[in-house]
Amino acid sequence: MNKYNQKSVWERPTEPAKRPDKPESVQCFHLLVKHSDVRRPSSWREERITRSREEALKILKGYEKQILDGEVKFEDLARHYSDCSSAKRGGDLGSFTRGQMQKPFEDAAFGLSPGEMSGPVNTDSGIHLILRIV
Ligand SMILES: O=C(N[C@H](Cc1nc2ccccc2[nH]1)C(=O)O)c1cc2ccccc2s1
Repeated sequence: MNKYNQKSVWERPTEPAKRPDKPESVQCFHLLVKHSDVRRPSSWREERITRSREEALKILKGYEKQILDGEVKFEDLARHYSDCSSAKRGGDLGSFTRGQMQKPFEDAAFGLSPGEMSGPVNTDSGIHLILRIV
């Protein structure tokens, strides 16, 4: 059993398992749904955002299901519905290192493998879905 990825093999490995690299930077897309309790309850989509936190979570879970069901591409939903100005780039935040984004977002992003999408992640900006690319 490889203790880093929990994959087990029948044959005895020829060399010890390697600890996975801790990436210096990651490249992510994200889709943000803001709510009335956030730092800046306004976005390119809506002058004054009044939805509740619960309503925001319900909306975001709807997007998550559509993406996981393969009904729609992450970037297409982000472009139309994300309350972040990165919506113009399909939610592409580019590459960032630790220390640049709000901690809950950073921890979720660096905890993803390339190609993996997070579940709902709460920050002071609202609730996010994060897709790690690199
Ligand atoms: O902080 C931003 N936008 C905020 C919303 C927001 N808050 C975030 C918190 C963590 C990660 C992304 C986030 N986006 C806004 O528009 O109110 C950013 C926009 C962009 C656009 C392009 C690249 C990076 C960024 S970071």
